[in-house]
Amino acid sequence: MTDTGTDGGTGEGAGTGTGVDWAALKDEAVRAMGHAYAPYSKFPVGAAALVDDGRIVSGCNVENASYGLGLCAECGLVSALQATGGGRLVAFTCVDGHEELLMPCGRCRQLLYEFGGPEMLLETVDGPRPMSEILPYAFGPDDLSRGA
Ligand SMILES: O=c1ccn([C@H]2C[C@H](O)[C@@H](CO)O2)c(=O)[nH]1
Repeated sequence: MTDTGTDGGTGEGAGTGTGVDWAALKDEAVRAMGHAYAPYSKFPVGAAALVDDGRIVSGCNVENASYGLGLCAECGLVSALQATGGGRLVAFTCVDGHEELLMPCGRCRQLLYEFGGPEMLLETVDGPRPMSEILPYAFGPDDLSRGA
């Protein structure tokens, strides 16, 4: 069932019942987006995620004069995750320059899957959805251990 209820003062907003403060995550994604370096696409992106120890990590896109070398916001986020102690991603959101929800590109879905697995919740226009729905039939670390 899609959960679009109000937060009843809990600060959870849409997605109540997930135990995630989605509004706080969005605030952090918007803050990060404000630091984006996107002079070529003019498409700033900010991403933020809740880690299983309660901290929030974020990232922004960083482009390059050699266009193909640009880094998505999610790249910065997973780098920040590792650089600040690691852990598992529990919930994720991403915004564009209009502060509207943005779905991660294909490559970034794979990046997020590495650190959040199939259960990580990702905010969509239809509410929070598990990564298993966003990257179905995913390739991941388990496949490597099976093949080794
Ligand atoms: O999930 C995404 C999709 C796009 N971008 C960035 C890459 C590029 O800098 C700009 C336009 O594609 O948006 C991200 O940061 N994350």
